[in-house]
Amino acid sequence: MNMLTDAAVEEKLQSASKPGVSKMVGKDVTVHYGEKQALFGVNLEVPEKQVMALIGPSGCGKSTFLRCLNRMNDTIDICRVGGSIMLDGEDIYDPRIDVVELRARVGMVFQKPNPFPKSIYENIAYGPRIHGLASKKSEFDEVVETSLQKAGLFNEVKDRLHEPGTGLSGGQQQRLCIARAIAVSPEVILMDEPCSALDPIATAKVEELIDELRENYTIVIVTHSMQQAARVSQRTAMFHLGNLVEEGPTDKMFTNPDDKRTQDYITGRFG
Ligand SMILES: Nc1ncnc2c1ncn2[C@@H]1O[C@H](COP(=O)(O)OP(=O)(O)OP(=O)(O)O)[C@@H](O)[C@H]1O
Repeated sequence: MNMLTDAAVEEKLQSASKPGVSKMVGKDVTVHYGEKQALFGVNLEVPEKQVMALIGPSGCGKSTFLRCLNRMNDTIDICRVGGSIMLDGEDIYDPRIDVVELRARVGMVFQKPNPFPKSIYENIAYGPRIHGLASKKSEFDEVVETSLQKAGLFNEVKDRLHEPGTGLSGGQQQRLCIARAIAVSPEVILMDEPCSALDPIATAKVEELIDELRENYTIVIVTHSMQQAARVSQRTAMFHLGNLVEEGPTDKMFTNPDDKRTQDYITGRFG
């Protein structure tokens, strides 16, 4: 029997569609790769402890924007970023910012699972070690176990922690990469098409995990799958040709978007 009253249902719907507190704010973000401009003055707020999906046709700048959020674009020589991006009100492009520390606060999971060629245990312990978050064996054991548990992987790997991470299935490797990101206690997790190399069952597990993680983390996910965006996100941002077309509650974006380009994209008319 459904125990929710009409008022409770209304409250749930309202809270799901509220932007909430902004964890990250991009203002007038521009990106150039050499002479080529990839983003044109993007203004976008990432709500805290929700999942935001970035959608749009290939080459529209989704990954570029995602990589701005933890300065991953710094690793590309020809890339120049303009405008500002704030994390809890602090400009992450301020020269005084320690980029290694920033990338611990804003972790990233890539399209292709990329575990280190080390044991499952070492894949998780590595980050806490370089960030000085654990020193005794018991502390490492604990962070390895809790991170794997949060990533829904512990039971599957608890008897083989000292075997190579690369020996796991693709879906398990991706959850290992999520556990590795979680191990350094990030506040934000960026995911660039995290399921594109996974089969439907592994995809369903990662999507379930994303839904659980939003209780504690802010998540931004780039996806080409409209179904995935609709399943996992509360807010969706639509990009086209380097511009942010619109942003809003996922339900609204998929049923009644304001912009025709969003309508055309979600109905498969282009992209
Ligand atoms: N390292 C790079 N060097 C030069 N140009 C780049 C680089 N990365 C991206 N671009 C260009 O910037 C634009 C935006 O690319 P981006 O990868 O952000 O798009 P996307 O929406 O994530 O695409 P896709 O869905 O295909 O992954 C594209 O025109 C792309 O060719």
